[in-house]
Amino acid sequence: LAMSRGPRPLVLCGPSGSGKSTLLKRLFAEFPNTFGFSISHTTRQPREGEQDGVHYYFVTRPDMEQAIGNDEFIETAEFSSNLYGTSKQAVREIQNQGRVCILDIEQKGVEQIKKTDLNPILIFNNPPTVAELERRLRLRGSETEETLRKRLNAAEIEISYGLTPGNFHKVIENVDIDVAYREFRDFVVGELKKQEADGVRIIY
Ligand SMILES: Nc1ncnc2c1ncn2[C@@H]1O[C@H](COP(=O)(O)OP(=O)(O)OP(=O)(O)O)[C@@H](O)[C@H]1O
Repeated sequence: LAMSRGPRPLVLCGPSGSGKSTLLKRLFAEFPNTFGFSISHTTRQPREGEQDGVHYYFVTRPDMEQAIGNDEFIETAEFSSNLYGTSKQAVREIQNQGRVCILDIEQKGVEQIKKTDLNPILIFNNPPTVAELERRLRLRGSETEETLRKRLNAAEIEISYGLTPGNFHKVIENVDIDVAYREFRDFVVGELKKQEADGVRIIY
């Protein structure tokens, strides 16, 4: 039931360099209370100062594998022999606070979350061209030639998935950042208003 569930999670998907973090940074600046990130699980050891249930849920590999087997995760990934993942329960924790859980996930995660009962709002952030993505990523200075190639190759597939009708509720044409933010923000606010009209309480 929507009333007992809290606000719908918000999925923002788009190729690396399309400007997802930039849009989210602006959204958090404008609405510091309304949105939240779920806490991820990991099998890696906590670093100095990291607290369980704050920075991550720190779990053992057997426990995490069992939970994955029980279909408790939306997405998982392995980096340097540690498992990481976003659980459905972690998303529900944010909803229970009356906040909109933001999920910055890739195509595989989008396909997975669609199979759950989380009922997310799905937004695709579409860059003008792959050449422009390349320009942005080079300017950002975050990539080696190899990671740049990987990201640009993946982008072609991600864009065709993103633009396939029915896959997303909204496509943001991310050309000019100010125009893109306005479109993104207005769509999100409109969706939140609809839910509030249905009795969902959202924190501002
Ligand atoms: N509309 C835009 N026009 C020009 N540059 C942009 C635009 N949006 C973002 N940028 C710049 O492009 C770079 C990539 O943006 P950003 O880091 O937000 O992308 P991202 O989708 O979050 O990427 P990743 O998935 O790799 O984290 C940044 O340097 C950012 O300042």
